[in-house]
Amino acid sequence: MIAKYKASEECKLLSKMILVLPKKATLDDLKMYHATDYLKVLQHQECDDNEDDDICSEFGFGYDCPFREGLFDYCLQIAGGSLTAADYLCENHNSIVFHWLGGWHHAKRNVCAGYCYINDCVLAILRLRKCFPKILYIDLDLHHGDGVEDAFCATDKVFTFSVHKFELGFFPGTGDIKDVGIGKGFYHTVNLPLKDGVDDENFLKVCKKILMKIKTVFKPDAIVLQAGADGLNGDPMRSFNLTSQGLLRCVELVVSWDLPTLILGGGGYNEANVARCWCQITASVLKKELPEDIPDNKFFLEYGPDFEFNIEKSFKKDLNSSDYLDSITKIISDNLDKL
Ligand SMILES: CN(c1ccc(C(=O)NO)cc1)S(=O)(=O)c1ccc(-c2ccccn2)s1
Ligand SMILES: [Zn+2]
Repeated sequence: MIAKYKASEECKLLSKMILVLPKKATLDDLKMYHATDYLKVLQHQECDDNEDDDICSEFGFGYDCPFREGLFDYCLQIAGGSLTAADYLCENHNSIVFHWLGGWHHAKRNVCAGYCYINDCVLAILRLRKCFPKILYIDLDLHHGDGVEDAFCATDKVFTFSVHKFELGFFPGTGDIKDVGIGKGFYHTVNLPLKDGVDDENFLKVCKKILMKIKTVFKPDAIVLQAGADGLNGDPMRSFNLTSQGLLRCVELVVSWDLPTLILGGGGYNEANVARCWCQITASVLKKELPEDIPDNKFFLEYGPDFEFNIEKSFKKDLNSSDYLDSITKIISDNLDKL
């Protein structure tokens, strides 16, 4: 986990990156959000009644969340990284902190899903809430950030924004524009459902307009941004048509707000492209120029055949018509007017 902080006001532009060694989370840290019975199964990797697989599947273990050796320890490390990042922000408000291994946005309080066994995004937000009154969660992953939305849909202290692919049969199946929160959290959830093929220009157009309005009406004190990169062109999910610029420009908008910000990773299955994208985001936040070509490194051959930082967009059709984008933007904007 790395942090960037501006040493002080007078040298506002001076930014420095430091490496903060993450502290492993404890079981009690996980119990801040997750159910005890669920954590018991996760830790011991067996359900009470072994003959009855239903109990295991009830907690979500199986297809996309199998038991595996060292799983619980791995979960403690992931949660620990995001919690350490949140603690750092509480102590150093004038910072942007990265935890690229975090961003497990699908896990629910007592169910694992979509490769997510614990929800480090929720744990980090709960920790940040101890020192910031209002938190804005922004989810740029291809998939709906359902686990985070579920956790905070009934509160007006945490605003969740998720832009994602929304199509019949596409995981997790939630994230309809009509889902706006409940009770005190009404209109504190925004879902921006997109179709296949969205490119940087359209992605940025809708995200910027909506994010700027959310900032104006909600006035967050801190930000948690999940920068899942499975919407990039070349990802095996073969859905969106983004390059790093699409995600990068969104991050740059958020960073320009000069609020305490925690940036997490998330999905992304073309490893070389994910590394390209997250490296470019890190460099941008640090105002560091990157070379055009990938520098020599242990995994250099993974970056072929171009061995360049840039990710090209494809010629796939953007199924998001201007009319569609205008209509969803208006619906969301009108909802935000009611806040
Ligand atoms: C378990 N699933 C998830 C869930 C969440 C994610 C994710 O990245 N969430 O942010 C990815 C896959 S899933 O059932 O939709 C899939 C498993 C494997 C998938 C796949 C694999 C290769 C190419 C296209 N899709 S989708
Ligand atoms: Zn994803």
